[in-house]
Amino acid sequence: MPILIIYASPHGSTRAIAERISSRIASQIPPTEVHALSDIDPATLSSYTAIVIGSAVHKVAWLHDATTFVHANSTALANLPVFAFSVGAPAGMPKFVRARFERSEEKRLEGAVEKELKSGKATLEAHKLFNGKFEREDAGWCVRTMFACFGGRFGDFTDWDTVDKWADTIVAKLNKPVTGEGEGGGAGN
Ligand SMILES: Cc1cc2nc3c(=O)[nH]c(=O)nc-3n(C[C@H](O)[C@H](O)[C@H](O)COP(=O)(O)O)c2cc1C
Repeated sequence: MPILIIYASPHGSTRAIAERISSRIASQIPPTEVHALSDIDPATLSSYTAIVIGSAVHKVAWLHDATTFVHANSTALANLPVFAFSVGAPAGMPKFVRARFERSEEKRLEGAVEKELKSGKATLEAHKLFNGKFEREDAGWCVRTMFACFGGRFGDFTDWDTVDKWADTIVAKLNKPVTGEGEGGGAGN
């Protein structure tokens, strides 16, 4: 049975990371499927061996659709290993607050996902906050102004190495051997 990777991604960065995770896992323990969260029929969740769910971060929270999906399907998710990732842009914050902001944002996002899962007795295997793309034109006037006031930078902060490494920890957690070095390492984008 496949491993399911699903994402909520208004501007494409979370989708690209989901696709990379899917390719990386598939190169070691195929098969995987990657879909937009809105394309998934919750009735099919029992046909997967594990699920990896990712959401873009807006205002230090998952998108409403992603949070609702986890809450609504928390009972079905209790039967699967659940991995979650968030895609924000803490790397765009000024250096003096960056590390602290990233740590607290990651903790808050993880706690919020765990809370939704708990309602159906599901648990979280692991969560990771990644940096993605944050382009000026993707932010509304209010977010743009607030971010600029904090001294924030826009740009593409995606670190594919970190994404690959996290995908490898999923493979390890699913208790399958990781294939030899070099094999499958360039999977994905
Ligand atoms: C309205 C808005 C609010 C955002 N708020 C946050 C935030 O609170 N924390 C953060 O780390 N990134 C924040 N971001 C940056 C996005 O999470 C980042 O650009 C992410 O890569 C977007 O993913 P996507 O391309 O899949 O939509 C925000 C972006 C937008 C457009």
